[in-house]
Amino acid sequence: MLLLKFSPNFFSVLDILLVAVILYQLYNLVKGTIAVNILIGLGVIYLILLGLVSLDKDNMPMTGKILSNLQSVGIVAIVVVFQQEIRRFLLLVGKNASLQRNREWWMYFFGKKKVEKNNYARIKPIIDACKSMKQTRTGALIVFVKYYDEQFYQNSCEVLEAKISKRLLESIFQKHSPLHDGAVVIAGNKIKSASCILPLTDKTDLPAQFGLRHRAGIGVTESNDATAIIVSEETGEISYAKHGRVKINISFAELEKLLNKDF
Ligand SMILES: Nc1ncnc2c1ncn2[C@@H]1O[C@H](COP(=O)(O)OP(=O)(O)OP(=O)(O)O)[C@@H](O)[C@H]1O
Repeated sequence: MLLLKFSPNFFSVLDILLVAVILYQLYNLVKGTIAVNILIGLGVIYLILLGLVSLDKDNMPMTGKILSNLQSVGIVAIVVVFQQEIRRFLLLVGKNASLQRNREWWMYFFGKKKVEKNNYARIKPIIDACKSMKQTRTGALIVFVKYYDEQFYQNSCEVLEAKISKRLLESIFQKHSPLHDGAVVIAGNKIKSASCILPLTDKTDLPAQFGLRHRAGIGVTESNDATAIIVSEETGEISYAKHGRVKINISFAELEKLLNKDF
């Protein structure tokens, strides 16, 4: 019946497309996380209550009351339970609408040549340090942020504000260094801080060998506009995390490409 009445026009198609994009992005955000189970749980409870109430509206006043109360506090509860996912979603929207991104579009449309970022000098010490730490099986976690949120990082970190150098990175992550536990955070041309405790991802579909270092590396890219290099102490493998996804065992050529793009 509903389909018969439906007469598509530009706005209805746009409406459907927007809903599809939003649902797809939400699905991407919660995919593989514990949030999926919470969502399913909420959905099941809601459907059961809805079913009971619609079966016998008059004789089940208590269930009806629970359902109406659930609806009124539902939004607040959802915001509290899914605050990490909402934060990630807003970050994603903000990032896509950011000035930098728009500037690139303007440059593209107006035919200005995009100046090729030559980051190599900046990236080289980091890649060299990773090469050396891979060889010596030194565990490391290096996080790159576009915006250094002092409150977020400084609570748990040791502030450094130091020039990026291979030897400094190696010294920080050396097993006997007092700063080796935790992550190094880099923003712009500076190593901002070391020994940072980061939020862990709650993803349930990660490889079994991933422990806290990998979980922290992925976690920080979920809740912040950040990317992370993880050097495994066990295997020496280099992994790269971005938007809560991780590429495992990447080559140094690939690492250079990724850093050149993201850093
Ligand atoms: N919340 C955290 N934030 C930043 N670093 C952390 C955090 N939790 C643990 N780490 C780091 O991870 C190290 C422990 O790594 P663990 O062996 O559990 O990780 P892993 O993912 O298995 O990596 P590896 O392959 O290097 O063993 C700690 O010594 C510490 O340096």
